Amino acid sequence: MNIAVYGAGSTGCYLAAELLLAELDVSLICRERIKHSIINNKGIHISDYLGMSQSVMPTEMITDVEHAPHIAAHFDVVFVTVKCHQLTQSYPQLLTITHANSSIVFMQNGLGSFDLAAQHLPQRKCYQGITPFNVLQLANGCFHKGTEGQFIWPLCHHTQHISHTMSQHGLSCQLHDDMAAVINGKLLLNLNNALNAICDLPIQAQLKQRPFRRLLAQAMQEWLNVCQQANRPVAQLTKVPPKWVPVILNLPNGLFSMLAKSMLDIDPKARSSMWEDIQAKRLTEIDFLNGAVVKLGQQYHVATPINQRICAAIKRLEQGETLDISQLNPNRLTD
Ligand SMILES: NC(=O)C1=CN([C@@H]2O[C@H](COP(=O)(O)OP(=O)(O)OC[C@H]3O[C@@H](n4cnc5c(N)ncnc54)[C@H](OP(=O)(O)O)[C@@H]3O)[C@@H](O)[C@H]2O)C=CC1
Ligand SMILES: CC(C)(CO)C(=O)C(=O)O
Repeated sequence: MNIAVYGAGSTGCYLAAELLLAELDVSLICRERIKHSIINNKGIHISDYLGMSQSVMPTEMITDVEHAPHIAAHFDVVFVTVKCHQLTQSYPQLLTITHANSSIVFMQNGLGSFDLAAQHLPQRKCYQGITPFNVLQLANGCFHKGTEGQFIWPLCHHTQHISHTMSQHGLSCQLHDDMAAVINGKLLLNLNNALNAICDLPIQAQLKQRPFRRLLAQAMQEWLNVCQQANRPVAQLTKVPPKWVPVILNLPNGLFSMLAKSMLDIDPKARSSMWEDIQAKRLTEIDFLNGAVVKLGQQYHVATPINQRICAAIKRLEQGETLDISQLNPNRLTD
């Protein structure tokens, strides 16, 4: 089985490395800088919050699909790991490098980008997958997994084969047949991406502060309200059911830290991918995350004022403006 990771950056390189460790055949379609960094450092180096550390070399690294005729119709499975707003440019290349029986698995956070991609690629089997953990790209070809979790993929014959091969090598992933619920559950957690970027703290330090937890709880509650109204199932991706997550976030510091320890294993330095985007002065995925909550809220007549404020705050940060966090929710930032 020929596998490609299209748009290998933080999550894509980590994913490729896990598949390569399972001795699968994995090529990267990536930028020159990624290829050089991997070659110069003799492989992709992955590590995690538990102290794991491994190195692997991809089968091939392609930086110019148009000038690589040998990969036309070559890949049986392609994991697409570009950002949501980078997908539109990828459709022609995804079509070129796959064949009629290929599976294309889109690994973007949030809502909206997958539906568009599937509409543009009616000739291919398109699926949605998720990366439930954080990956930070460090220097020297190193990629660090900062939070717990395993890749979640839709159940199909390709992913079953991958899952089986991974398990033979002591690695694991999760396969689901209801990815829609998983995506909704992941969005619940991703509502922290923007707040984490706004407060400019590691996730662990951010969650120690009750005002930030309360904001997050409100943003999450709005999404749960939208899901209820829209009849969208929300899968449980944490140790407690989705409806309990905002309740726990609202608890006073002492009680919260007791419960949080057992809820999520997290590296003290982990931050959200949106924090990385803001730091790197890149466009963020806000429209697909909190923005998607606002859009669906409007469609189903559910109020989403906190998510609206969060979107506005991120748009200002994208413009390079500074923020006064208390403007987000002045009434609740006092304790
Ligand atoms: N980082 C994380 O911890 C997590 C991220 N996610 C989600 O996963 C998705 C991917 O995120 P992430 O891995 O962080 O993104 P990255 O920006 O790290 O990786 C995407 C890579 O694809 C490159 N790229 C874009 N277009 C092309 C193209 N046409 N051909 C080749 N390379 C291309 C980008 O280069 P360039 O920058 O030059 O455009 C970049 O190197 C997002 O939707 C994100 O929300 C989910 C969970 C965790
Ligand atoms: C895993 C998580 C939620 C970490 O914030 C993430 O998806 C991201 O950073 O984009």
